[in-house]
Amino acid sequence: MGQTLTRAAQAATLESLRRQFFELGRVPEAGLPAPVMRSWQRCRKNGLDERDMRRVDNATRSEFSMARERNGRLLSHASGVMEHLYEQIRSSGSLVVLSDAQGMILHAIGDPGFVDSASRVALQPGADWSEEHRGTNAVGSALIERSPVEIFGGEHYLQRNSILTCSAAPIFDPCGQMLGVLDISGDHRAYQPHTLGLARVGAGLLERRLFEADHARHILIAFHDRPEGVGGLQEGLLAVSGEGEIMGADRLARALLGIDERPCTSLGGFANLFRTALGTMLDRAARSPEALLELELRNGAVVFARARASMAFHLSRSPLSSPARGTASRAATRARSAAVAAEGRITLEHLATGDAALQLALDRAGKVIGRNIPLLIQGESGVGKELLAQACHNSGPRASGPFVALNCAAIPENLIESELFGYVGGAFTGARREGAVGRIQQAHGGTLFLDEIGDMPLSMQARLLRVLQERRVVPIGASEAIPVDIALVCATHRVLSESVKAGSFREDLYYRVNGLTVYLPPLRERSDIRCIVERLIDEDLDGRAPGSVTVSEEVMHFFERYAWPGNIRQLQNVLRVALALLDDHEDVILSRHLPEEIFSSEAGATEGLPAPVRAPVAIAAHAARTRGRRLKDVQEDTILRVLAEYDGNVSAAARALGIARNTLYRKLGRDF
Ligand SMILES: Nc1ncnc2c1ncn2[C@@H]1O[C@H](COP(=O)(O)OP(=O)(O)OP(=O)(O)O)[C@@H](O)[C@H]1O
Repeated sequence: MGQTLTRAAQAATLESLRRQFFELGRVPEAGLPAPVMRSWQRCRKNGLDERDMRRVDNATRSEFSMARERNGRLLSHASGVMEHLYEQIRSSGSLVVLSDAQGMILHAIGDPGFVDSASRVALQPGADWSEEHRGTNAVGSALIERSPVEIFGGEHYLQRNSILTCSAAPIFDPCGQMLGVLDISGDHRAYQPHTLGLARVGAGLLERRLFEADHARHILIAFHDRPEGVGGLQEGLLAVSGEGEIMGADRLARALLGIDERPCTSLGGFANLFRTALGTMLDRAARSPEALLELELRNGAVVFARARASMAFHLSRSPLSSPARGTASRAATRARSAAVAAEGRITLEHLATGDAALQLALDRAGKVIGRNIPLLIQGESGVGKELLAQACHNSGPRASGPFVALNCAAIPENLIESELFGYVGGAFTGARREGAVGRIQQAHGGTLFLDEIGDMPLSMQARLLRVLQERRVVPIGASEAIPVDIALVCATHRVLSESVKAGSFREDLYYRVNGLTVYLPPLRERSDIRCIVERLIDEDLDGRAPGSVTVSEEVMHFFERYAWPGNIRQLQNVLRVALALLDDHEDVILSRHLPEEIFSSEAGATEGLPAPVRAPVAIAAHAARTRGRRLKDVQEDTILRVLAEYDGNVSAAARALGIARNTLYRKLGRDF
């Protein structure tokens, strides 16, 4: 209020200050904020006439669309922030404006009443609000001053702009490079003292969003030198790779750590800045995700930190890069588990463990969430189809609604109908008196997951099709249809298009359930087995600290080559057995902790698998026993053993070894 009065009083004195400056050529000693004074002097030096009424041409259509294209990333993150700011000032006769680093307005949203007056002074997309063209104004001056600026009424250099009050804050990248300006402009008579603060908060939010987007695949550590600063707008953000490299530090982090933002130097490893080891910090974060952790800097000072759960440590270890090894990457895996623990629900980010084919499936699935497009997940049994369905549900707008799963292959044919559609009391012999709500209805407002949809009886398919078309369900024995709002995710290990050809699956239903198909790769084809193993161990530790149990390199090597016919479910069981067999003092899983069957040819379960994936089964299981021997001997030994396993069947042995039958004959005849 006091500020408002000061501004109102200032409006009157501004007239006399302008007279001094523009008519008498004198620089007022007091009464004008320093940035305004500096700007007036710059404008005069540039020969700008304060009474200039000439039109400044807006950018042409193609110049404007090129500028928007150049600033696409800024624009895409800014629109949400601008909407948010606009919500705060709605009906105050104001406009929220985004300009690029040269002062061209890229986007503006505002109250229709003011948009009109604003366009009269060309405060509109495509207009250039650099100081050079429009004199003192918040956008142009913030660009030059490199700090938030408020320009009120007659402080605008050009008289015609004195109807405005504008508050602008620059947007920087972490290295201090100017990206643009966020500005809130309105009629000067409706001046609000908090507007500059809002613009400043908006610019800070936008910088943070850009940083988070750049580092969505890194571990984010939020910190501050005071405990209460963590979680607030002044916290600093560090992005750390799975290998412990600092990949980025936002402006606030650089300020807190006393690092000059320009020139933007690489920050090196986590250990360069902190005495506390990254692994130690992430271990603690995994144990208590909500707790504030103390991090000791190299200079002995302490900051308070939290590993950011929402980012879920989306490690994108390219399959071409070496598989993640070492403590830091392991720490990252643990940190991701901490993230899940904090959120309590599995999301798409949590499932990303670095395999390219899996990532493709996750990315594609992520794109249709919330868009009313049915998702069909294909993959062998145990690859995680249901988990993916749950992750999609948890990652979308229906997350607070129910997730209801039904395995169509697991229920007797005559019960599927009542399970799916429900029934009214007394609808059939044996029905409960009070009736039952079917799964479709239970999923109202959420997601219905139909597992093994390919095994649904044909008669049921017709009814399901009707529900999906009409979005209504009629319970057995009922006369009224009940509207249902569900997202549909289906899964199958079958190739449904083949089932359509074979006549066991309705073509029309196929197109209904198959809005988008994603394919989950079998475990043997995944490049991220190491990461999954670490995850599964940590999930099943039963009292031991995360990261305290590891797998020997030998066992890991075997895991990476084994065919895994039961996929992740089988790996999970193998690790559970191994953990159970570990003595209290043991913390490394060795081959002797693995269940016997995994080494036997049957448990290799190679039947039906293509030859190349079967080959490693025999060889890897054998590897432990062949170390240190001559290659020729090892080869001979392996071939003979595999032949014995297949009862002398050369074709089967060749398939298991992953070599052609002729090659095996040749080896049998010549090399031995
Ligand atoms: N990425 C993962 N991380 C940890 N556990 C996983 C992962 N994916 C799958 N699992 C576990 O593996 C097991 C099998 O997963 P899920 O039931 O989702 O597979 P599915 O493909 O639906 O199997 P089925 O076709 O046999 O129904 C579950 O216990 C699940 O928790």
